[in-house]
Formats: sequence, structure tokens, C-alpha cells
Amino acid sequence: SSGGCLHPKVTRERTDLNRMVTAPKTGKCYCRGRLLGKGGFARCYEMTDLSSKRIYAVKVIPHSRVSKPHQKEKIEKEIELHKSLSNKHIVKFYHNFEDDENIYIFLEHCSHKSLAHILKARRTLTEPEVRYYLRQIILGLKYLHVRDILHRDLKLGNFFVNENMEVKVGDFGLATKLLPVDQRKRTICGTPNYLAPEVLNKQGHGPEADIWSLGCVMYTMLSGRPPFETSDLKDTYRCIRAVEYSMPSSFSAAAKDLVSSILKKNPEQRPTLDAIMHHDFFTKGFIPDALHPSSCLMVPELNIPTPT
Ligand SMILES: CC[C@@H]1C(=O)N(C)c2cncnc2N1C1CCCC1
Repeated sequence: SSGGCLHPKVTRERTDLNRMVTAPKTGKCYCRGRLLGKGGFARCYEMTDLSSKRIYAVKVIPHSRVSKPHQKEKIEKEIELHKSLSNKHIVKFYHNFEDDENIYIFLEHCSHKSLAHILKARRTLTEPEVRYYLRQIILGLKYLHVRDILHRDLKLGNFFVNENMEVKVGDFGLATKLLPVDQRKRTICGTPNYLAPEVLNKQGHGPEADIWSLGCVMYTMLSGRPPFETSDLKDTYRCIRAVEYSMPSSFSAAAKDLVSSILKKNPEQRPTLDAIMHHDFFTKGFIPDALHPSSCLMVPELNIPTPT
């Protein structure tokens, strides 16, 4: 059939059987659709529940890709952690099951992909847009931190944007429960984009390291490039340890002040999530209630109310 599971005009006989997946416990049938991309051990697809027609973003992990015990444990930890979360600004975890070939993780479908895709199309975002997106990311991160959960890989590619242009923090592959300072893992795991100096110095990852990443995300959305990007990884690490970066003159005074207050070498000097939300950058600037999907591709016309 022409690439679909059920060709509209034709009955089940034409169903493309190797696109069909049946959940063992519920017997629900799903049809695999478009490949969304790859993420870790998974090939990710759109999958449609044939009875409800609901579309999911599904991580499909072949058993063969997680044959070693520690790999399987990583997936099980991600599922167990993500399954326990429920918040407007966190990617919704629906369900998971296995069949003979794969492990399936059914997540909320986000039709506008991620902030990485939007920034790539736009190059930079305006300050009102950055306030709009960052506010939702901070609310999601606050939900995690009050539950002593660290994300540990905050980056534009992990902020997913749904049909209504709402932002959802996703990918809990590196997330973990906060441990007392002395019990923290000191090895750098995965490829966290925005590593904080203390993580590089193997002091372990606390909530302050997630805040550091937020500062890097804010800088990147406004300027179009990461604060500590160089052509050589070792040089990037030196810049991070020295907190050496240039502040674009295009940033507003409030944006400059907030970024520099977050990108502090000493984690204790960084602002809390509440302090960030109460910073002039947010309180003295216009925050749109909603963004039009066109802002994925072009600078939006925002009717910014002038203070009377
Ligand atoms: C399913 C994995 C991941 C994701 O976590 N969500 C929520 C998502 C939601 N909607 C679209 N894509 C999503 N992705 C993409 C797929 C390829 C790489 C990351």
C-alpha cells in the first residue's frame, strides 16, 4: 500500500502488516508512521492508535541494542523516572510495552519538534520569544527540582514544542535523583551540551548545574550560538572552567545581567529558579501569552502593549 497502514478506501486486507504493532497486555493495535529521527538506542516514529486515531511519538528500542545488562538498566531507569512525572511543561509519558523485537515508549507527540529545530530555522529568537519559551522550561525544571530530580542534559534539542506551541521538557535518559554531595557520581555521563565547571571538575552534578545549562540555553537562543563553543573540545573546557565568553552587544541590559548572573563559576552564587523568574528580564519585559506557529520560521509580529 502507498506507505500508509490502512489505505482509506481499502479494508484491512491491504493493511501493511509489518507496520502494525500490538500491545501484548491491552491488545491495542498501533500503526507505525513517519520516522521522526534517532535518539540514543532508539529509532523514533510517529505511531497511531488505530482505535482512537491518536498520534504518539514513540521510542522504538530493539532488544538487540540493549543486550548488555547496564544498557537495559538505563532504559528501565529512564522509563521508571519519566513514568512518575506529570506536569504541563514535562513531556507526557503515556505507556510502554515490549514485543519479541522491541521495547516501545509512547510519548506526547510534538508536531513542531524542538527548540533546536526552531532556532536553526530562525538563527536567533527575539527577547519576548525567549521569555515565552524560557518561562515554560523553568516551570518544568522547577517541577523536577522540587522532587529532587536533576535533568542533567538540558539543551535546545530536549525542549519539545507541541501543536499549540507549548514547550515540554523531555528526554530523561540522563536524569537522576539528587544525591547528597558526597554520594554524587563524578564521572561525566552522556554528552551533556552545556557542562558546568563543577561537573567538568568532577565535583558531581547538583541542581545548580541544571541552572548553568539554562544560562547557556538562554544565551544560545538570543545569540544563535552557544557561549562556550570553540573548534577544539579541550579549548571549550578551558573556556568553561575560566567562564570565558563574549556577551553580544545586541543583548538588552536585563538579558546581559541575567546571563552573567547565571554563568558563575561558583554554583552557590547562581540564582535559584524563583530568583530567575523574578529577574527584570522577565518582570520588566513583555511575555506573549501565546506564539503563532509562523514564529517557527519568521520573526513574529507581537502586539506589545506600551506601558501607559
Ligand atoms: C520520541 C523521541 C523524542 C521525544 O522525546 N519526544 C517527546 C518527541 C515528541 N515529538 C516529536 N519528536 C520527539 N522526539 C524526537 C524524535 C527524534 C529525536 C527526538
